[in-house]
Amino acid sequence: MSDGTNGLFNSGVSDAAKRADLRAALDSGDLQRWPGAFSPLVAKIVADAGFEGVYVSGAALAADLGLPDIGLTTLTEVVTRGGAIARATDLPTLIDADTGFGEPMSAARTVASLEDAGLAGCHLEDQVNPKRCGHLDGKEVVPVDDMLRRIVAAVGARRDPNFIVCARTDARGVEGLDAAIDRAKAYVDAGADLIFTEALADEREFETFRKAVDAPLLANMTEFGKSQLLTTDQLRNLGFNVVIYPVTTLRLAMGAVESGLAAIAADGTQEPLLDSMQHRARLYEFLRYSDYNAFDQNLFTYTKPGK
Ligand SMILES: C[C@](O)(C(=O)O)[C@H](CC(=O)O)C(=O)O
Ligand SMILES: [Mg+2]
Repeated sequence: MSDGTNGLFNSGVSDAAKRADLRAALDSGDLQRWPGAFSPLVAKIVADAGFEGVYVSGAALAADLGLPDIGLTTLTEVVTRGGAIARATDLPTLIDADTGFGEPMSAARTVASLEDAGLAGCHLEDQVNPKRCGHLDGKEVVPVDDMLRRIVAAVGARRDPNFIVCARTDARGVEGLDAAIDRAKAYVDAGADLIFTEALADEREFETFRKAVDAPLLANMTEFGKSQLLTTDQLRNLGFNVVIYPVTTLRLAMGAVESGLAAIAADGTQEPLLDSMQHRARLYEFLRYSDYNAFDQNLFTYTKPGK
């Protein structure tokens, strides 16, 4: 955590610098690990734990509002929450923009809005509207040309060339692996900076995809889905550029909330749970409470120069 008042209210690193960092990281060939942050506070914990970036999951954002991940959230909700999460750390943040919130022109507006909100990039998927979680059956994809228009519109709308437009293909579960690879190649030709390989089955499929597509690739290590959970070592060896753990922090936290509340309801006290809770002191460290106090103190004791 940084000292002083720099970055106290928002990140001390400019949006442009974060995006330049992200572009360089994708070019580096090193695996970038981006856990999903369902709140600005979680993003601060992600940064403190030493990860390279933050991911904002559409599924987690919807779940946090008490909604399923079926395209109900609005651009305004996603931009507002995504911006608050992006501002909470010095790391680049990539956000899930689903199908772009409408036709290609809306996808363009989505990119412009996310860029203004301080995001370093977003992903757009080739599903039809209304979309589904990529790990459920029954999803559908749009024709390739429709997705190409989405990508071209998105790429054309960014003003910072380092804003990452990531194209996600959901075709593996609908049309098969070869079709997903063909789509990925076409999306790269249309200007996508990064390809999100959704719902590949196992290590062999990740390897086949890697060998076929000459562009940075993202692996989605979401739990209880269709993909084998690969380790960071496996993904590094395969040559993947990014791994996301999109809903992991939400699942961890909600598991603890559910069992903790059940214990309090049964036992009438939270005393045995104290050791598993984030301590008040640790929370205040993440929030930089003492830096706010110092700032306040300095303001209070401020006197006009020369007095
Ligand atoms: C990555 C994803 O798009 C998300 O919204 O986080 C989801 C994750 C999930 O539902 O587990 C997806 O893979 O569709
Ligand atoms: Mg999603």
